[in-house]
Amino acid sequence: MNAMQHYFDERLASAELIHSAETVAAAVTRVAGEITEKLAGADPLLLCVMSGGVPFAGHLMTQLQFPLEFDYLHVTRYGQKTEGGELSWRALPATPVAGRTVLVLDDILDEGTTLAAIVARLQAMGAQACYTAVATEKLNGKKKPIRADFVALTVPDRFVFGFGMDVSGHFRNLPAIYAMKAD
Ligand SMILES: O=P(O)(O)OC[C@H]1O[C@H](OP(=O)(O)OP(=O)(O)O)[C@H](O)[C@@H]1O
Ligand SMILES: Nc1nc2[nH]cnc2c(=O)[nH]1
Repeated sequence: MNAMQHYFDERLASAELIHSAETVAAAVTRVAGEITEKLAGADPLLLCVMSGGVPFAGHLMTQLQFPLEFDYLHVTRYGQKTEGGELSWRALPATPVAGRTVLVLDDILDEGTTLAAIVARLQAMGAQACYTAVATEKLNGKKKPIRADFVALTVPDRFVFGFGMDVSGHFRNLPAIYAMKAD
């Protein structure tokens, strides 16, 4: 076993399972139903927030059986850290959003800074309606600048990872959601 595999296994072994892969998959399916009820017929533009939004967007969009378009945007404020900093915009959607119904897809709504800034930016770019869906919302008791329209699962006020969420760039590929025990 190489050093990276060892580090990965140790970290996972000492982590606490918050939501199993089955629970995550069922919650995504439930949210897909809610989104279908609201947005089927609106020909929405789905916007995946890179990089954490990828697993949620991928699993979700295959369960949306109505016309839609897909693109991405990239903004980050945590980098390799466990506490958020300044927002750094890396990419705006290449598909025009003016006049469109958009649905922003991200892995976690924590303090809400990122999602609020994204919605403000898309509205400034002329989006007609801007909906948000997150795989998780952190129950941190904080006053948040935004509420998501669709929330698959809640997570406790700890640093969580898996299903898009990283620890120093790793673990995004896990199908379940964990919290670090050292918290
Ligand atoms: O609600 P907030 O406190 O603003 O935090 C949520 C944001 O933090 C994470 O992004 P991150 O900056 O870690 O970038 P990443 O998606 O590349 O991991 C996550 O993907 C959300 O976009
Ligand atoms: N990986 C990860 N990214 C986050 N971004 C905001 N909160 C979190 C969190 O708890 N875990």
